[in-house]
Amino acid sequence: MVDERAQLEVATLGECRIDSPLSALLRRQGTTQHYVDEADRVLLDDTVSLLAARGVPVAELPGFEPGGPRSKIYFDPSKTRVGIVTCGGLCPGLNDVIRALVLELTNHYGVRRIFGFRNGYQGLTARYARPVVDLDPEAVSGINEYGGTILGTSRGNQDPNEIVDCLEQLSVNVLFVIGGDGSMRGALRIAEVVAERGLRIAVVGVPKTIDNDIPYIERSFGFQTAFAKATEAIRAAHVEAKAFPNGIGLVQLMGRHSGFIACYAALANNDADYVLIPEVPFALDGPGGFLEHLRRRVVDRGHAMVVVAEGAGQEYLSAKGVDASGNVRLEDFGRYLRGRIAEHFAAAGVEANLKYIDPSYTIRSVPADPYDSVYCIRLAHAAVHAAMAGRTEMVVGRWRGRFVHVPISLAISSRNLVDPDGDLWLSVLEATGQPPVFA
Ligand SMILES: Nc1ncnc2c1ncn2[C@@H]1O[C@H](COP(=O)(O)OP(=O)(O)OP(=O)(O)O)[C@@H](O)[C@H]1O
Ligand SMILES: O=P(O)(O)OC[C@H]1O[C@](O)(CO)[C@@H](O)[C@@H]1O
Repeated sequence: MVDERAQLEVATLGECRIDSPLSALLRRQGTTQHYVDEADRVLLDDTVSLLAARGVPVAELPGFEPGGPRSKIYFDPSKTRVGIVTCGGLCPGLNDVIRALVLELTNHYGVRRIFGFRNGYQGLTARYARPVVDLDPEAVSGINEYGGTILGTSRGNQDPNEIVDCLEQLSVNVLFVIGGDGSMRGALRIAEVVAERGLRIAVVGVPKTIDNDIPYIERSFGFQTAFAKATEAIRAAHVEAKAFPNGIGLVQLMGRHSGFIACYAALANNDADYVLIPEVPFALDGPGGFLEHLRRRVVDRGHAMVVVAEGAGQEYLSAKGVDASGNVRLEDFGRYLRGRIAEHFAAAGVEANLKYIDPSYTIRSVPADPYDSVYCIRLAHAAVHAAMAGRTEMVVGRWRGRFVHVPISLAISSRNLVDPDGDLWLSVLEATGQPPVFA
């Protein structure tokens, strides 16, 4: 539980005095009930809910500010200039978010100037000549049908001072950053420079990652589409494994630090006999090790299906490099395991027909599925409402079934991991039948 109340307070640029243009729309629909009650909080855990039930005033309990439209807003839409940037790796739904931001800003708030910055934070720096595209409903028509991002993306660090220079020169009032944890760290640096310069620019994040590793958002957009796509690789590897004597299907899926894609894709097919993820250490060698267990299973049952997250078993790998953002680039465990399985079976004199599939980028470059599309649109709406109400240094999330405002510092303070003692991993153990520990 987060107990530091200050950590939960979302920064606001100033008092909201302007009537929201949404008021007219809601009045026409005969309701103003959709406005968010500012006193409401989305509580953080059950202990807190219990306290609330016992009469402790909700406003005094730690909880997130709810997302949604405010009756009064901070920015005058007719004078507001907005920028949108997508950063980091691709994720299904990026174009859905861009389109929904543009439509909400234009159709419901009446914002007339929206810039799309090209190629991630590069597009806000002078070195890359700041290529900017104008976005309006026509420009974003139909983009949600396609994977990728119409704005382009990039990795690699950029100077936040240069970025804020760019925002100032274009008189941008609101910057939407659609990206992962690195992008949100960048957004925080931008917001800090904005504050140091005494500027009134809202910086609002829409967190994205297929890895589902950002805390306080329940599930990140694109995750569902990505693991659904990954099931195709598992299905193919399983068919291959069953068709050959001592067939072994080995599928490596993305997930540098978190094994959610591997767990969900494996559960969806329900054909995996083993799932290896970064959060659960395992021994490869020795009588209780994975390789020995796999060989016995293949000999007993004729085939086996293994799903491995790329970040699993890093302790077995020696060569580690550093990518353009300064992150440690992990070696793919699947490729290593492929070699080790072949060696192990050969040494034991047992035939093995190993079929290795790494669907890699194919799972994240696809368009969002309808469920993710809906989620993207709703996240984008929440982000627009937050920004127009002057909220800053925050990301939109979904917590306990509600859209909430999460301070960026909190969203990057930890990583969502599969809990080895939790019910997701228990489901994986039940479905695969693999031992809880390879030791
Ligand atoms: N620690 C940091 N401080 C400031 N800016 C950062 C930091 N890390 C990354 N960035 C900025 O954010 C951009 C995207 O970061 P990164 O490449 O790590 O992807 P990401 O947003 O984490 O997405 P993914 O989940 O796909 O890795 C980088 O190009 C860089 O400009
Ligand atoms: O090859 P890239 O673009 O660095 O991206 C790879 C990484 O991006 C992710 O898809 C998302 O962070 C990881 O699962 C993966 O390791």
